[in-house]
Amino acid sequence: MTSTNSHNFYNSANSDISKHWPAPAKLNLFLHVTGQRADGYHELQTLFQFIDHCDYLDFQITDSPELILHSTISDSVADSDNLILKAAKSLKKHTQYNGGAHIWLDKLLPMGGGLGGGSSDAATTLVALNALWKTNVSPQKLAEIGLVLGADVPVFINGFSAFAEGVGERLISVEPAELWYLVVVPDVHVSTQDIFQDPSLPRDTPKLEIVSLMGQQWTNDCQKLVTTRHPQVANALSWLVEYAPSRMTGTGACVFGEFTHSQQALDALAELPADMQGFVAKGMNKSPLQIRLEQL
Ligand SMILES: C[C@](O)(CO)[C@H](O)COP(=O)(O)OP(=O)(O)OC[C@H]1O[C@@H](n2ccc(N)nc2=O)[C@H](O)[C@@H]1O
Ligand SMILES: Nc1ncnc2c1ncn2[C@@H]1O[C@H](COP(=O)(O)OP(=O)(O)OP(=O)(O)O)[C@@H](O)[C@H]1O
Repeated sequence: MTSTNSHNFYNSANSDISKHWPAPAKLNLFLHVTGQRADGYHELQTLFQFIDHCDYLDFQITDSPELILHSTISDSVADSDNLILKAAKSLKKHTQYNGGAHIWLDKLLPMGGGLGGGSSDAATTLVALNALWKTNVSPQKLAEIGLVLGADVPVFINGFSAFAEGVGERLISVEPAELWYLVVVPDVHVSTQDIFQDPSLPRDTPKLEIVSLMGQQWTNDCQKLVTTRHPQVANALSWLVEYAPSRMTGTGACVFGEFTHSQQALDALAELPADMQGFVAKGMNKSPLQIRLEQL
């Protein structure tokens, strides 16, 4: 899947309100682990930016109460675990809505890649069904409902690049440069839970003020551990740093290199070894989902 992102957000606008809702990926431009809460969850300081590489969801609302998912990932993710159905159920329960929906997922984002695809699918489901069902739940409440499903759901609902604290739910909008990224997708699934459970993960990065964080060199506290555990991630990073400043997103496996111009990123993509996969994407401080919502 070496791709130049042809199936992207810009060239696939759709005027039908129920169709083609984007669920974009995110990058963690930096990720610091600053502590651990009593419930085991880790306190983070992180900078989220969206990219124009997305899953897409279609919805058909129904008078009958069933929620039915048509998905290309049904073989690997059971319906009972799928965050899309969990999100739809949570919204239905919260609003006591009587009807249901058929939902189609076009899964383009790699899973377990640190791109937040599952959380983004959940966020898009909450936002889209709230609009289609006319249930009128506030974005703040949608983020609360979403946080139970995944730590990254609130930023996808918020829709703007953000500096985040807590487990990712305390958000301050920021506007980092909208660079071009070459994202390399190593052929390995990294479990977020396994990384956060590893005793050798550093958990004591000092908390800093946002101004210092935005001005310093950006790093990811999970990168050393993940590259040690997964040679595929180490290899991808060793290759990418020859072309651009590069690091890992989230708990991996994906790594990204930063480029000022799209052509530089595309030139590097053209050199990608045959055993690696990757795509070029643009940083977006307003998410494709937010743009879609504003077009309604
Ligand atoms: C690392 C990030 O990708 C940064 O954006 C996210 O915080 C991870 O978010 P996520 O994939 O939505 O993670 P969740 O599904 O909420 O959590 C998966 C597992 O990772 C651990 N976990 C997750 C987030 C966090 N701040 N501390 C944790 O310790 C928990 O054991 C949890 O059971
Ligand atoms: N709609 C969904 N899309 C992808 N994964 C899902 C979905 N629903 C549930 N999951 C489960 O969530 C796991 C993590 O998927 P995801 O792609 O969000 O990981 P990730 O990109 O590493 O996330 P993060 O960056 O938030 O850690 C998958 O392995 C899968 O079991």
